[in-house]
Amino acid sequence: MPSPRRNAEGRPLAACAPSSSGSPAHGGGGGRFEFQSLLSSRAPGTDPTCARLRASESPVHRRGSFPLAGAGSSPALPSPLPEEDRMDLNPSFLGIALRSLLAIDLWLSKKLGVCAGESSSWGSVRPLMKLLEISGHGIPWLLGTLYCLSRSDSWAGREVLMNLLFSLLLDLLLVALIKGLVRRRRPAHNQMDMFFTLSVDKYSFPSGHATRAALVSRFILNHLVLAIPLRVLVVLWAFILGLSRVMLGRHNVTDVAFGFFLGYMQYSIVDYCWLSPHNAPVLFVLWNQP
Ligand SMILES: CC(C)=CCC/C(C)=C/CC/C(C)=C/COP(=O)(O)O
Repeated sequence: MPSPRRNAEGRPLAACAPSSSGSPAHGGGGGRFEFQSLLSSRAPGTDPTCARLRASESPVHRRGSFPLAGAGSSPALPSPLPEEDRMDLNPSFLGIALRSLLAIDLWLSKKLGVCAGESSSWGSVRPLMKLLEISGHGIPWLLGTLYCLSRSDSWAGREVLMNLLFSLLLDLLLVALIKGLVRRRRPAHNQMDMFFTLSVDKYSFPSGHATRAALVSRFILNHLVLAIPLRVLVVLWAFILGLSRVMLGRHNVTDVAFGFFLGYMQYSIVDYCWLSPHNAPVLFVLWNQP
């Protein structure tokens, strides 16, 4: 029986790589010669076959952070890992907290996605949820505001509506910007059958419906004189609209939660930059042109 081929130290080569298995991973029969020429060019005292395999597997080595183990010297002690790898191996408390939050988010969103399809457990409520979806869509809100502006015959009314229009446009812009930057995919169980979307709407973070719901409801509560039951209804609409996004499977819970926060903050921006005939006379004069 032929004895196995050995390296410079006399250890059988088969311990790391079969010399004649023809495995594609090792280059097959043709690759063997290349492999052997590598062996013969190595310094004695190393097992270059193993060293080379280990080196190519090691993420540290892939970045070229330390020289080939044992190249021409005594067996190398493990070098300290570079800073970024140490951070990978020992994620910070914040990292662990974020990963846990993400896991809970995905799990909860999947659980709550009870109207994601017709065959889902609450599939029969899906048409109602889709009606709610339209009630928070950008197009009806933009068209409705423009229509009311065209019909408004008081300066005060026009001022409020002009600012509502500005809010809606600011919201569309900010949501599109964040969606484009974050690029979080919609949940896998979502059916992409939404009414009139923009290209960034294939992304889910943040929920545009949730931002609009929070922004518009805060706007209405601050600028319309409404009876208490109607005020409660406005808040309920915003909350149920946000919930329906998760139930329809359109969003994860964090998309909606951040959407509410963003919408709330957007109103603060609008309030701060409130447009009036004093600070933006051009807008108001232009609108009044026949
Ligand atoms: C003037 C202009 C660019 C109007 C576009 C209005 C429009 C298509 C808004 C998109 C509304 C939408 C489908 C948002 C997505 O909401 P998510 O809650 O699914 O993020």
